[in-house]
Amino acid sequence: MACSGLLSNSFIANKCFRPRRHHKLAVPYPRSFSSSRVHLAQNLGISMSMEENGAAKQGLDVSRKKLPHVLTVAGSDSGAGAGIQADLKACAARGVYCSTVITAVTAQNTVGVQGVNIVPDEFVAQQLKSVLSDMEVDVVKTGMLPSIEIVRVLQQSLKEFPVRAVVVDPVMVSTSGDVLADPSILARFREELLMMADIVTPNLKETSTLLGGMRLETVDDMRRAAKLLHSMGPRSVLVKGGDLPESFDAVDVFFDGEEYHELHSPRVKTRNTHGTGCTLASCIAAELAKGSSMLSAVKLAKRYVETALEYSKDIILGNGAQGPFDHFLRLKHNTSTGGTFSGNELFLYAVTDSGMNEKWERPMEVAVKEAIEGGATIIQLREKDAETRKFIETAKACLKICHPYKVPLLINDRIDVALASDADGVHVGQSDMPARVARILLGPDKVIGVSCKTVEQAHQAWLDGADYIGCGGVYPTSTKANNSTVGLDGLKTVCLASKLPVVAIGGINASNAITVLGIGPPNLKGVAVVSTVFARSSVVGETRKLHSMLTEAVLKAN
Ligand SMILES: Nc1ncnc2c1ncn2[C@@H]1O[C@H](COP(=O)(O)OP(=O)(O)OP(=O)(O)O)[C@@H](O)[C@H]1O
Ligand SMILES: Cc1ncc(CO)c(N)n1
Ligand SMILES: [Mg+2]
Repeated sequence: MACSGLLSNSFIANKCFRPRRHHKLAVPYPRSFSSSRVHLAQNLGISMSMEENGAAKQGLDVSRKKLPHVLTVAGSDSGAGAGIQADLKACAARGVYCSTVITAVTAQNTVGVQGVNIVPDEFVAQQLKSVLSDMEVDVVKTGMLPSIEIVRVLQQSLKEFPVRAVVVDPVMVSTSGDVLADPSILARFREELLMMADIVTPNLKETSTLLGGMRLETVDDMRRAAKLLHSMGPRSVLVKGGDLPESFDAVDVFFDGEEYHELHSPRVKTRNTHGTGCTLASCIAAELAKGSSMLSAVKLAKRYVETALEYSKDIILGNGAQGPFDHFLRLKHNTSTGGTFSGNELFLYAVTDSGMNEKWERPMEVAVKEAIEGGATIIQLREKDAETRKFIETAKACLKICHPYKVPLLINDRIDVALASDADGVHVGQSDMPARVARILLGPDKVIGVSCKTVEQAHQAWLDGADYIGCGGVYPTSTKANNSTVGLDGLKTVCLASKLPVVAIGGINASNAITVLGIGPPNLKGVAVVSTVFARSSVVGETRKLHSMLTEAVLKAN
């Protein structure tokens, strides 16, 4: 059976892993046993974990969902870019549980490896037994295996406790050139470890070492090498081309004994590639643990590494040649509010209107820049009729303008556009996506605002995890048809009841803004305007006028 595509059903997926030559039992097992299955399981000779056995005996509900589980057997990197630390981060990012058997502790940073302390092999054996005997490991991934004894111990453990797949990253020499495995280990790798591997993932240097010094300079060389390595026993081979010259794409060659696949991705120009190999192998293991076929797992892992490198290409950590990258795809946007929205940002809230921009033949980016230069403290893109693709591009361009000024940019209504452009948040109305759902989709760090007219709506917004509410219309307005007004009294009532900061909206202009802000409640943080700043030719002039009036009024009041 051809195994391709992401298989969500673990039973089907298990069929992709034919029983290992040396495995005692590789029956595709159900992910959870119900108590009535205890007998069946025992008759089949499937050993249940101690935990399941214990729970079954006590009549507890043992039909809990099992987490996909990768065990990494690798070395610790004190700089946390590679090794065990990269494996933990990669698995966490991919939603898979990762346990760790530590084979060595390295003193390492972005400059290189300053020291290696090998864990005694008996203690590696003890760690392996602790995890494998108890915790239902799906896939074992190996990294730094610094001694022959440790390889032997691992082999024995896997015979005793078979797993569904073994991913071998044959770590030997770090990119900085430091030796991470005793050279004598090579023979053992060749004779034993490759035989156990469902996939082996050497980089160019490791490929050359495993093949007795073969020169690897082109993708064709990599294809030949993949075939030679395959003949040494692993089910599949991935020769990684991260270390090819800069003129090449980042090309990896996959070979499963039948077919070659050249996996290309653009080479990200960055120094932050320390730990790409460990991450790639862990991500492959994680996808296999979830039930993916081998080729799908490899493709997904490569795309994940590429995305993480792209996100982290500019970060600076350490003084050495090879920095670590961010597995959680966050560091690039270190100017975003990052969950620290205080409400003070609402002071002069500018909501865009493409009709008004068209009238003055003003690109959205220009309108946003002018509003910010005039003193706007937050921007909302409100594009009711824009095509999705155009909207995303506009949002990205506006974010580039907003972030140097530390002005957040929110998207009206369109959660998808906010996600695609990585905007700072969204503003939703009462008939848009519920804030509770938006929060789940956007995660904890994004800003969510909700339009509210009543005390009940304001309370619900707070319950739903919103960051602020917009209350109005305070006065009638031409930018929102059929919008009932709440007036100053309604605004005051909602402010007094709201646990969230409030921005007033609807018909606010230079002549009434002070009155609105003057109604008093401390959580009324500002005014939102559309026409007042965007309807005339000079956005910067109109915004500046309003900003100075508001500032003066606030200074007077204090
Ligand atoms: N600059 C880059 N841009 C895009 N992908 C890259 C880049 N460098 C490496 N990769 C990819 O990262 C993965 C790991 O390959 P690499 O050859 O760097 O492994 P490695 O040398 O074992 O890494 P390390 O030892 O630092 O953990 C491969 O899929 C490779 O194509
Ligand atoms: C501990 C450890 N494992 C693997 C690598 C390979 O990147 C490294 N540099 N350090
Ligand atoms: Mg490596």
